[in-house]
Amino acid sequence: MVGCKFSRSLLPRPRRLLLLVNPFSGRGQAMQWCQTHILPMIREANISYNLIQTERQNHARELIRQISLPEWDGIVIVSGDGLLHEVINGLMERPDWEQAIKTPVGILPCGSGNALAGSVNHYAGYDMCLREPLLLNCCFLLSRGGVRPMDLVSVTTSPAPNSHAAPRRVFSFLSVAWGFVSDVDIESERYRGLGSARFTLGTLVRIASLRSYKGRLSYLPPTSHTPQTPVNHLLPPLDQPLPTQDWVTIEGDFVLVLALYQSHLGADLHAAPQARFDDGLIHLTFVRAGISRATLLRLHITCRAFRLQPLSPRGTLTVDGELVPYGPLQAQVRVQTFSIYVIFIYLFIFSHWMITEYTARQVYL
Ligand SMILES: Nc1ncnc2c1ncn2[C@@H]1O[C@H](COP(=O)(O)OP(=O)(O)OP(=O)(O)O)[C@@H](O)[C@H]1O
Repeated sequence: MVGCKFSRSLLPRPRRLLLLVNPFSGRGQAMQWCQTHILPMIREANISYNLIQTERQNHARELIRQISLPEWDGIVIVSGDGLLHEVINGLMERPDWEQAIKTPVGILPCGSGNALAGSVNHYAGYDMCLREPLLLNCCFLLSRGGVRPMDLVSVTTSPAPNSHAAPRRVFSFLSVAWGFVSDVDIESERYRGLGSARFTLGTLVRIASLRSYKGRLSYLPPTSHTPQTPVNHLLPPLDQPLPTQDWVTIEGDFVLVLALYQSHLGADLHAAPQARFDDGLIHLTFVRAGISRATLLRLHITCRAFRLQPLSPRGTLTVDGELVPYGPLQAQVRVQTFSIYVIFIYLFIFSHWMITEYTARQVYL
């Protein structure tokens, strides 16, 4: 009997996951898919979990700011990219953020865009897929395990209009968009019932009446010899001029500016094939409006930081697909190789734990 207790205490405890479910993400199927696909697979993998349904915007963010993180081996978002954006920012707003951001985080795609899930699916070697096949691949990866470090990008946005607040900083894992991409993202909200097809319809509508915006885009190419020093060292405050050395500035009419740090902008949109989770780069695509629509000029470059100054009075700007105040914005990648400023999240966990536990049980039996 004593021997039995002693042996059990040596066994690793089952993994504990906090599942955060947005019941309204995508076509509103997240809870249904939990019952039919996700929970059976998690139970089968002998993982214990607590499931919380988010009740409103920023619910997850507030929760993550307060919870005791050591109780959890990982936080899994059962939703789209917007809820992951909340969770990452909740982790970074904690006083213990340096430790907190090391908490493994996973995503089980139930949203409409599912960009990060698309990137994970791609780098796991699976063919591009959507909806339940994508969810099943991600469930399988979650159960099988493996974690990867990932860069975050620190974005400074303008304060809300008529507010005297200071510029706001948010952390981004996916994208900053201005013009065509953010217009489609926000305007297609009204077709949410269509799932990912909402972006196709939104794109067709926007192409039919293509807009361009005046603006100034400055970026710091990765080849510049910048010193590796602390946070946001590449950028002066938003209201101060950029250094002239090393920076490249373009001014004119833009159809779109898209900064992406994952390979996918949606599960079926392989927009930056060269991007890797921890390449320390922002993949910047911009399309300039030419004399006619036939002369649109698309450029793709990589950089470590950029500043965008919209000069047209109205427009939409998004960070990870979420609307932010329209106005000057700047961003810089925070690379996981910085020693004290190591910023990374882990995607998908536990294979070695499950193997260890299984082996230990077999030995015990
Ligand atoms: N219970 C809720 N009610 C309303 N909004 C919520 C709720 N829970 C989370 N949200 C907010 O809903 C927004 C969209 O969520 P999410 O990104 O997860 O789904 P999605 O937009 O369908 O997917 P994707 O981002 O992949 O297109 C997020 O800004 C999130 O903060």
